[in-house]
Amino acid sequence: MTDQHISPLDQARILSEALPHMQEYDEETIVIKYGGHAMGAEDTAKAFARDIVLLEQTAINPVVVHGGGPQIATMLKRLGIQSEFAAGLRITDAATIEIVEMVLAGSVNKQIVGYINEAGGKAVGLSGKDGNMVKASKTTRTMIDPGSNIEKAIDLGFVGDPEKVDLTLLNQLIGYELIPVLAPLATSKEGQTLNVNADTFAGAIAGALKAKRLLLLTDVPGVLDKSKKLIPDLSIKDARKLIADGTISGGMIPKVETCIYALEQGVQGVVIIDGKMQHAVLLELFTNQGTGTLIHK
Ligand SMILES: Nc1ncnc2c1ncn2[C@@H]1O[C@H](COP(=O)(O)OP(=O)(O)O)[C@@H](O)[C@H]1O
Ligand SMILES: CC(=O)N[C@@H](CCC(=O)OP(=O)(O)O)C(=O)O
Repeated sequence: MTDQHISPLDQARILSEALPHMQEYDEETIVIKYGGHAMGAEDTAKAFARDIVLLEQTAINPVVVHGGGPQIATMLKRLGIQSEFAAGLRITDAATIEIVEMVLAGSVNKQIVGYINEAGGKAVGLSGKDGNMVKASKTTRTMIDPGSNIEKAIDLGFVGDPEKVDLTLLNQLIGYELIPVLAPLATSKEGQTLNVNADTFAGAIAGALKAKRLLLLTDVPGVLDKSKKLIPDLSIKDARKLIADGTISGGMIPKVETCIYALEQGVQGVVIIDGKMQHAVLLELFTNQGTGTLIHK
């Protein structure tokens, strides 16, 4: 429905109904992870940016963490660089990390910053490398080799797991009512640039900030069951079962693991929602209508 179809009185009612929600989040920090798949359409991306500015305007402190998996894939393909995933993570060699950084901290980051600023906000685009914000260690994963059935280590290259978050820079930005827009890159102890899964990065930031809420925006309505029906709420225990039995797979695994991590770090409300739906953020925060999957203890 567009504004033309809502009477001025209904518009006023809608605003009034948002008041208790605005009060609940007053001066609170909310981390919003904007997935690469959700950023597709320009009008939805601009609506997303407008929602972020509205949050800032209502005395909420939004922190945006973005992905960009599909955008990295497009650039790698254009350059003729092959890319593979293992355990849901991109195997990142020396040539790939250069492109990952160029796409995430460059084009994707600046596009989101541009849209937020166009909507009247003051966004600042950074990666986890800035201000030594996120230090990571090289990710180690093992996999069962289907041929031999033996567990073996996978070398993911320049891929990292966040180890330490320094909030100095973020707290400064938030204090000045600037909107941080973060690309999921980190630095290793040795000074290497590491590619971090954007969900994992968002969880680390939300946990360190003790954010009130973490919203993960993706391209599906939330966590789906075996018959592709939305699961509106999911306990940590049941989420683990769904990962173990394969109902939750691929890119949904780091998302759900991030939700579990964030809850354990004290983030109060963690949801996976459809970022392709216009104003998904406002619906989630300012109405009683939860749309995606709420993960809880
Ligand atoms: N149980 C599940 N419910 C919903 N999506 C799932 C599930 N298992 C796997 N997926 C996949 O996870 C994808 C979301 O992860 P990903 O592609 O990494 O998104 P993003 O770019 O938003 O991080 C969905 O598009 C879907 O293909
Ligand atoms: C290690 C790893 O896999 N990093 C991701 C970072 C981007 C990301 O996570 O983007 P989405 O949220 O859009 O999936 C990658 O290279 O694709």
